[in-house]
Amino acid sequence: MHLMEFPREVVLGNNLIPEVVNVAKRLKLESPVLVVYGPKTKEIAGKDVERELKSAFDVHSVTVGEADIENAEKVLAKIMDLGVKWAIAVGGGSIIDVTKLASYKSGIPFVSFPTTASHDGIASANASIKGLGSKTSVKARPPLAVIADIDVIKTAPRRYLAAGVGDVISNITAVRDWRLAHKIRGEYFSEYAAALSLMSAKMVMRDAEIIRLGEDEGVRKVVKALISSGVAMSIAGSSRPASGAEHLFSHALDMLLDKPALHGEQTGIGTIIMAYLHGINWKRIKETLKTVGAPTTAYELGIDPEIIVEALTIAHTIRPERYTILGRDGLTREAAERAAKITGVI
Ligand SMILES: NC(=O)C1=CN([C@@H]2O[C@H](COP(=O)(O)OP(=O)(O)OC[C@H]3O[C@@H](n4cnc5c(N)ncnc54)[C@H](OP(=O)(O)O)[C@@H]3O)[C@@H](O)[C@H]2O)C=CC1
Ligand SMILES: O=C(CO)COP(=O)(O)O
Ligand SMILES: [Zn+2]
Repeated sequence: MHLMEFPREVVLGNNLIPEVVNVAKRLKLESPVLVVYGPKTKEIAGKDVERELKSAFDVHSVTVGEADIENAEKVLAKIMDLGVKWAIAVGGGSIIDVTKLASYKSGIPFVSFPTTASHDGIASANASIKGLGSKTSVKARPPLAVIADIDVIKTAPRRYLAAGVGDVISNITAVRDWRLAHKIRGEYFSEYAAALSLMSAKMVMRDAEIIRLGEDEGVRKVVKALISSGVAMSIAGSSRPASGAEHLFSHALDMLLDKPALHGEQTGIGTIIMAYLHGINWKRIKETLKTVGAPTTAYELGIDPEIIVEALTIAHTIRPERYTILGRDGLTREAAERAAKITGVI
């Protein structure tokens, strides 16, 4: 059986904090609700969402950090101890993933209230959670509703929007890798999920000049692409259409560094290199990233070129079951260095 689940409501617009109660009422959600945020997103929108909800619900809140098992357990404990009926995640990808996993484990619905357009986990059914060592993609359920407030998302520094483009553009190499795994290993492949995923990437490439302005229109375009990409993952039943070798490279950087760059910034650079390895037009990908102001070099990423090369050589070990252009054996040091140099990343 292949079960596909999607959000029931996606609300995109301006000044949506006052709309949260209406969405919850339409969905027949009951008290008490748990508001989950991070230390920064609490100030950015979390406290306002909490205040708004208090007019109609009993409200609890919890502050969490990175997307790891400990934080998911912390939220889960709150849900169970307080008899919480639904949760709302106000934050970036980490807060949304932690809430997604905890609400799935406790069997309650959750609402996604993104504060950035930096990742395509906004509407997806899977959560990327750090366990021992590297990140794993855990099956969960998609949000019951997504409330994407452009005014809140626009408070994020410009690099977050550019990172969103980096996360969506990676669908190009992710789908190539998926096709390869289908041909070589007989892995399940969904034409529909692949087509939707690629369409999201192509749209942001086409609209790069609008996105670079960072105005409402561009933010809306990125948010829609991120949501479509998340829906593609739900159709596929895994993150396959949006996560290939470029993501393995990003996960490798996360493992090697105490302070990595943004997820989408790293996957964007990974896409340039993996597109080169696939023999496709990596220059166009690089140009798009440059246009929107995303980093395209190790220097701009703030990461030592040595670490870039090391991440490229270990990327294939991160999720060995996910076959990609890196093959079973991965890149040699020389091949990694060559690919990074030819593409101008180092
Ligand atoms: N499940 C899925 O399908 C997917 C999951 N991901 C995951 O998402 C994560 C990346 O998400 P990303 O959003 O890039 O990073 P994070 O959620 O880790 O957020 C990075 C930082 O940005 C802060 N922040 C959030 N919103 C704003 C804002 N409006 N203004 C200023 N700062 C803000 C956060 O604050 P605070 O400290 O308060 O949280 C945090 O300090 C990764 O863990 C990645 O694996 C990515 C793609 C798909
Ligand atoms: O980041 C993702 C898609 O953009 C999720 O992918 P992962 O399965 O690699 O965590
Ligand atoms: Zn991603």
